[in-house]
Amino acid sequence: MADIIDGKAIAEDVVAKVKTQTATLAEHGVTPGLAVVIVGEDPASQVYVASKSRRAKECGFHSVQHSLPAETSEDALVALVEELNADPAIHGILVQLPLPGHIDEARIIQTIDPDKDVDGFHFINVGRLGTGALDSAFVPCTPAGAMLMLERVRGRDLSGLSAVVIGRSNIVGKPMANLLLAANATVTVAHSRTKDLPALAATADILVAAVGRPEMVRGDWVKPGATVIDVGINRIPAPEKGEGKTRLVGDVAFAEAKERAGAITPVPGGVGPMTIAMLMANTLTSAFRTAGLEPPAF
Ligand SMILES: NC(=O)C1=CN([C@@H]2O[C@H](COP(=O)(O)OP(=O)(O)OC[C@H]3O[C@@H](n4cnc5c(N)ncnc54)[C@H](OP(=O)(O)O)[C@@H]3O)[C@@H](O)[C@H]2O)C=CC1
Ligand SMILES: Nc1nc(=O)c2c([nH]1)NC[C@@H]1CN(c3ccc(C(=O)N[C@@H](CCC(=O)O)C(=O)O)cc3)C=[N+]21
Repeated sequence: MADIIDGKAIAEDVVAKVKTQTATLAEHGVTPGLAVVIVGEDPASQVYVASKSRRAKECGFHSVQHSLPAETSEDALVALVEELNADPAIHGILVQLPLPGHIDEARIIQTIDPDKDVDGFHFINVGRLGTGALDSAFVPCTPAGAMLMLERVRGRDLSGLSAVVIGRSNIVGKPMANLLLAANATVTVAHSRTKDLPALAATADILVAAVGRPEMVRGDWVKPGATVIDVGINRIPAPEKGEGKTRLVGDVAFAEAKERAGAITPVPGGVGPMTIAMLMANTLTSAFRTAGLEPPAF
């Protein structure tokens, strides 16, 4: 039976460190500032954004939230981002994705000052990560959090281990693959065109699922003893809880996979809370850099 990697507990450790370091920064007269921008009324996005703002306040940050109507024009959103770029009280800018269809996401992301891009989605930060310039990059929060969870089980050096990442998005799959490679794992990236995925997955010492398909990864896809990182967040109907009720599941069939894995992350309480904790860590890092101070390692 697998060890369960407790994302909530590790996230609390990260946040505790952020709080301590925020106090250190205060001695230099600096308060980390995070701006979260949300366009439209998607209920799931509202929940995530609210918990980001709550965490930021808990860390002692200056926290501002801009909630804009779904009809907001692309130019108006660009103007807001430029205003936040110029605001010295703001060290981190997060524009919640996805954006409404009439707004070009790429244009918005490339408008964010790379030095305030705490999501790590700007070309500059993607390039830094891709070339191994990890000291200056902002690393996307979800894969960064997943790596900290992996570290608890496998350490920082993954030499000799094979990793399979299912999913190749710019937000999760690709940066995850780059981080695993930087940690010396031998990495394969799978996606919707991959042939015989179950057999490929079963070769992995480290299996990362970032697909968005509820419980797609079955128990017999898991190599005995493997470390399984489930990034998926899927809300599915739960009639057993009552009519119209839902529950969250990952991309991995947890009950089956935990019988074979050596260690596994749960959903909820796994990668999700780590994502928010790493957003705080990245914002703190940005404030340290702006102040000309060496940021702490996480
Ligand atoms: N825990 C957290 O903090 C976060 C969780 N998530 C969750 O992670 C999951 C992935 O998110 P994201 O990367 O944004 O999703 P995307 O939809 O952008 O990417 C999904 C990837 O999965 C691949 N895929 C789809 N179907 C299959 C299949 N049948 N077999 C193999 N690969 C497949 C796609 O392949 P192709 O490229 O060929 O289309 C694509 O590369 C979602 O559940 C999302 O909610 C996301 C962000 C943060
Ligand atoms: N610019 C941008 N950056 C993001 O990082 C970003 C984004 N857009 N858009 C959406 C995705 C998704 N995401 C999550 C964050 C926390 C949880 C989380 O805390 N989940 C809890 C459960 C929350 C619940 O109950 O719904 C858990 O897994 O335990 C989940 C998902 C960040 N994303």
